[in-house]
Amino acid sequence: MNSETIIASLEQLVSAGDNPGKVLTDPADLETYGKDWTKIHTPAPLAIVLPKTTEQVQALVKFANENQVALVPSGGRTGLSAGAVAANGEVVVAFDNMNKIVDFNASDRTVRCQAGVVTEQLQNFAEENDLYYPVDFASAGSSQLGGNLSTNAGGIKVIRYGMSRDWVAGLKVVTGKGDILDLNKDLEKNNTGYDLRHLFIGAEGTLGFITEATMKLTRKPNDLTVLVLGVNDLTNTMDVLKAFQNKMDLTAYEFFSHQAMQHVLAHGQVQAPFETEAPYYALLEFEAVSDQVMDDAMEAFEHCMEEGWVLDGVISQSETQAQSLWMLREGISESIAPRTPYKNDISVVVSRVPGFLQEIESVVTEHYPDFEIIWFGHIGDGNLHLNILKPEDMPKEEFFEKCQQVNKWVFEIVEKYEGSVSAEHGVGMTKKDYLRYTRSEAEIAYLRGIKQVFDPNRIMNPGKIFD
Ligand SMILES: O=C(O)CC[C@@H](O)C(=O)O
Ligand SMILES: [Zn+2]
Repeated sequence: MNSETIIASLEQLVSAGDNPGKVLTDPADLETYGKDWTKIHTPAPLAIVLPKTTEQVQALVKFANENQVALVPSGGRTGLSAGAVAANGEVVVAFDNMNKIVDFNASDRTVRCQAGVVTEQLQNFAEENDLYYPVDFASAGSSQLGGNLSTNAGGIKVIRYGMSRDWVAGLKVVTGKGDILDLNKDLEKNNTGYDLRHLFIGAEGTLGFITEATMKLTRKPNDLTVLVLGVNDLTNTMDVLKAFQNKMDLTAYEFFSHQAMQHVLAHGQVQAPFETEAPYYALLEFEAVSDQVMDDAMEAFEHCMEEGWVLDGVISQSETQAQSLWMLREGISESIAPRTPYKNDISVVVSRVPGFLQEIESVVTEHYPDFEIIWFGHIGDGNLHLNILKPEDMPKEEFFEKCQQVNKWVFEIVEKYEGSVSAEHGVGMTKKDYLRYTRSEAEIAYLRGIKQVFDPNRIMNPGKIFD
């Protein structure tokens, strides 16, 4: 089938019924919808389809199977591993027009959403109903639920609330074979064999499309208070974490280097937290619901100062101040984006973070002597974001090539510490060559077997996670 016939067929498929979808083929649309936030691949999709219903998605999948057309799912396109990039003439299926909240059950505290609902839309809906959707990250204003679930997005509150997976009560999916499945039917308890819902979460669209999800909500946190501390040494951030966790529950524990903060400050929207310059900063958040909690926090702070781990600190006195302290951490990724960063999103279990950090740090200092290195991340759950910035005068290709050479050393340390080569950003195309550092050969063979069951003709997001 040639390109024109495929496009004409797609148009026909989504125009049927009283809720027609759309097909886009304009070069500007192909460019926009064919990529995510990664800058490595050149987008080259054949067409973009914006369906309106699960049935239209099913019709697309059946057509793709019959005609060997590759489909790439696309949400808010904020991914950082090229999981939603269409660089080989694929048809992109974008969920921007399936963005409705379709049901809310106040007694079950669940909300049923189409895949294109934006994270912030769900957070606001919860808030309007006096509830809380706790999965949060800097791209919440554009990322879509379908994409969050397909990458099992984490973010800044994992230490207290877990990952996206933990908030899914049920899923509606169209498998790569073209079947519509209603998975788990929103049940809290359902021990009836394999839980297929969890296979689709984190599958990066390689098994089929998530078209709807029922998400759980919880009670709103009270009196969230933010503390930013200047920390003496990278490994001291873990001593500080322990000191606070021995006394209280934290809703977040993040860290960033002075270098990282300088990039945010250069944007001019926020100020340094205090005058003392520290090599690293920790950001803690907790519910300051009583004087006792505040006293415990102050005691932990004093202990950290006495030990010499902490050099200075500031505590938020208002919600506005808490938000601007959060900006110091949440603004990092965006502020370094113009420097074409090479991204690492690595993790180990919390107890192994200090040794792991020391080894990674000495490797990157040795192998990237001329590159600017930016450390930050969700250190409270063992997840570090290590970004290497491209020198202005170095061509992109040469820079990525150099970073790939260093990966071997970085990922050997990840393997030694039994860590992950992608803690929360997914594998996509950028991390697939390194999958074996985290997953055994035997495990990868099972992954391939699962793919074969759900997508025997390999039309779903080919070339992502593995070839
Ligand atoms: O840009 C990055 O490397 C991390 C992005 C995101 O996961 C964050 O934690 O801000
Ligand atoms: Zn992150």
